[in-house]
Amino acid sequence: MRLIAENLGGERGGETIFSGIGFALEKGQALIVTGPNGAGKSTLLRVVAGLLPVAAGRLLLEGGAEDFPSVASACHYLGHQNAMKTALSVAENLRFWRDFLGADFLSAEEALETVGLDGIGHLPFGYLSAGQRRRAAIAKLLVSRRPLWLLDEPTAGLDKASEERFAVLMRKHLEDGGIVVAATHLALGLGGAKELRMTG
Ligand SMILES: Nc1ncnc2c1ncn2[C@@H]1O[C@H](COP(=O)(O)OP(=O)(O)OP(=O)(O)O)[C@@H](O)[C@H]1O
Repeated sequence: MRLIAENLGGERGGETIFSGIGFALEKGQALIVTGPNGAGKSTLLRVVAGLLPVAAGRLLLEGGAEDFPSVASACHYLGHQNAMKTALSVAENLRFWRDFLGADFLSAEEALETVGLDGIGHLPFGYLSAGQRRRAAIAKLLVSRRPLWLLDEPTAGLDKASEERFAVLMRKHLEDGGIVVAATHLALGLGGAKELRMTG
């Protein structure tokens, strides 16, 4: 599997935010997207995730057509928002995502254990601390098997131990043939990752 962006452009509210972006990622490779506030990192991830249209150029996924007819169907998108309902329990949220995304992987309980949140699956999501919410959102990556992880500031608000645990999860995903595209201001502990610097 290969994710390719050719001369990609993205817009917000009719304004060009970036243009001429190109990269090619093989399975097992990570791309770290860096750049100042407003450079367009989140916009790029949202374009790759299919949440915003491709304004110019093209985006393609080679070698996964039977399982994934589009780039969007191959990806997990972890945005700034955690995409969880505050009134539902943590486990109910994860079960919703597991049903919605398909391609079952870990159970909600196993995913919570993996991010160190075992024992709190019954709590409403809204009761969790900011870092716990982020960890529950990370658990979402584990309930459904999707090869392309698009991560927007994934470690914002995480403590050191959680950051390290997440680095292990990302490395495992890459070893298993996954691809990671992460926008971040912080080091993610992914040696050998490619870097794309956006300047706005
Ligand atoms: N809905 C919108 N309509 C118009 N402009 C927008 C919209 N959303 C974002 N923008 C603009 O798009 C530009 C890129 O924003 P984006 O969130 O992609 O930057 P970023 O590199 O992720 O920044 P940060 O490091 O602060 O997260 C900014 O100038 C922002 O004001």
